[in-house]
Amino acid sequence: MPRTRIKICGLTREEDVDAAVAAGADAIGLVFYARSARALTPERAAALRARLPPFVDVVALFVNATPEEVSKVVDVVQPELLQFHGDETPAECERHGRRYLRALRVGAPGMDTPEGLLKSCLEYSSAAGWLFDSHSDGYGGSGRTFDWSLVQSANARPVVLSGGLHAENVAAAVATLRPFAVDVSSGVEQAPGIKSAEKIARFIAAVRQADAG
Ligand SMILES: O=C(O)c1ccccc1NCC(=O)[C@H](O)[C@H](O)COP(=O)(O)O
Repeated sequence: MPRTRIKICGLTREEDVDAAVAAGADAIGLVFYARSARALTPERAAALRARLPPFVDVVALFVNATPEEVSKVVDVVQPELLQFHGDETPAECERHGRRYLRALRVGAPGMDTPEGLLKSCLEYSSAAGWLFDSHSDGYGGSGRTFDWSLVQSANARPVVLSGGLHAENVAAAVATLRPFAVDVSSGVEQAPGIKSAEKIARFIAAVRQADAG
């Protein structure tokens, strides 16, 4: 059984990037053009990216950004993966010619049943993976979980489980869904955009223990 990949999202500080790498994260998520305390400028994000060793990816996350805004981040930050977390259509996700994660906000209108969720998933069959997150007014970073059983029927693409995860519930999430990856933001923070090295380490240790279980 391959180990569960781990993305630590919403980083804004050098020390938090270093803590995520030291704890064994596979990817860091950097937020752009969202109403969030975690949002960065492309130039600030490039400085954070410069600290990464090989084999730790940058996921650039957007909420309804313009094509020009996405292109600037692609040019300046050079992320390995894009993540579209707003209302972007398949064509808007595909137009940049880059691999992308499609965030699917479970509980949003039409995405509150397994059938509705699967229908939405299949519209984004070009995605490198589907990131299932909790629906919220702010689009993401809510710190809230959703009913994980809704995702069972949608494992056609690599599943990234997200939304309200933390060190105390991630083992149950891994055991329930065996996702390709897990993603966390609020659950490893001491304040919005300010991560806790101790919470990051405990989260990653809990995933590793679940993988071994
Ligand atoms: O992180 C944000 O502030 C954010 C704002 C707007 C859209 C998406 C956002 N984050 C996307 C992520 O991938 C988060 O890691 C995901 O929503 C889970 O967040 P959390 O429930 O806080 O772990």
